[in-house]
Amino acid sequence: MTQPPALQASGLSVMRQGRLVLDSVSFSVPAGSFVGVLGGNGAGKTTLFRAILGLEAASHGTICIEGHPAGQKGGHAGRAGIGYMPQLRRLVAGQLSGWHMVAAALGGGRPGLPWYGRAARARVDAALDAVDARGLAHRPLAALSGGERQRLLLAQALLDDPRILLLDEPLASLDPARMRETARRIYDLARARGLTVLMSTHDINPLQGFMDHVLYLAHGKALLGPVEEVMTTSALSALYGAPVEVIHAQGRVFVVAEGGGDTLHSCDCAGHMA
Ligand SMILES: Nc1ncnc2c1ncn2[C@@H]1O[C@H](COP(=O)(O)OP(=O)(O)OP(=O)(O)O)[C@@H](O)[C@H]1O
Repeated sequence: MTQPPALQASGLSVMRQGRLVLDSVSFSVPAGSFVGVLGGNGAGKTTLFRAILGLEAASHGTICIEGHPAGQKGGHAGRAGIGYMPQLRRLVAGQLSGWHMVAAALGGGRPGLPWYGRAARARVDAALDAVDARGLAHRPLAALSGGERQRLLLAQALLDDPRILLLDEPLASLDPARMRETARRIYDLARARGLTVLMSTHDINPLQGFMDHVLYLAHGKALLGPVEEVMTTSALSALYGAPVEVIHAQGRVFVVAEGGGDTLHSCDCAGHMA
């Protein structure tokens, strides 16, 4: 029996505050693949993840997760089997310990439980071990670096033994060496566990060699395919609906308006966007 796609969007449209962020987007993510999700600020990467999780309602179209329709807004059906790592900037860092922050996500998010049983504690410890973060367990979040907090968010995403990981900019605020190290850690974990990974990023370079596919979002549209097919002048010009140029220089990739105008999307290690 052939395995259904891990994720499948068909004619998916999502509005936010009256703006059509995703406009009849269709793509299919094969199970077990590692997908870099690219696009400029506001392109809809987070919105897509939230729609997959059932946190944003589709105005049209459907999302199927492992062959089953995803849940509706506010429901939990869409979350089964999915681990979500939100953007670091959404994390409120206080005196809560790393261990308790990870534990807060047990069973889909019930913060404030005063006591955890042995099985629950073992799950938290295993998730921390998976990202080599046991040493951070008893330190307050406020005393951790951005990269350390990101490891805890990744541990949280792994807590329920997901088959699909949605990682929203897990490389943000890391230095180039840490970006590559983190990308490799996630890749190794995914391969060892047979996970499907969608990782949004503004910098494609740390993912080079790990990605099976790129999912590029622009102007409400999406294009999914192998890196060498998507990151081309012709493919991205068609996606943007305007002439853009993909420039490869010293192993870095830039997407610029044709004629050397504004950088639309810079994928170099400096990670600057315009
Ligand atoms: N909480 C919100 N309420 C209403 N609109 C929002 C909200 N968050 C984002 N949007 C809008 O939805 C659009 C897509 O935003 P989204 O965060 O999905 O993009 P993104 O590709 O993840 O961007 P970035 O790379 O800057 O994180 C933007 O126009 C944004 O202003």
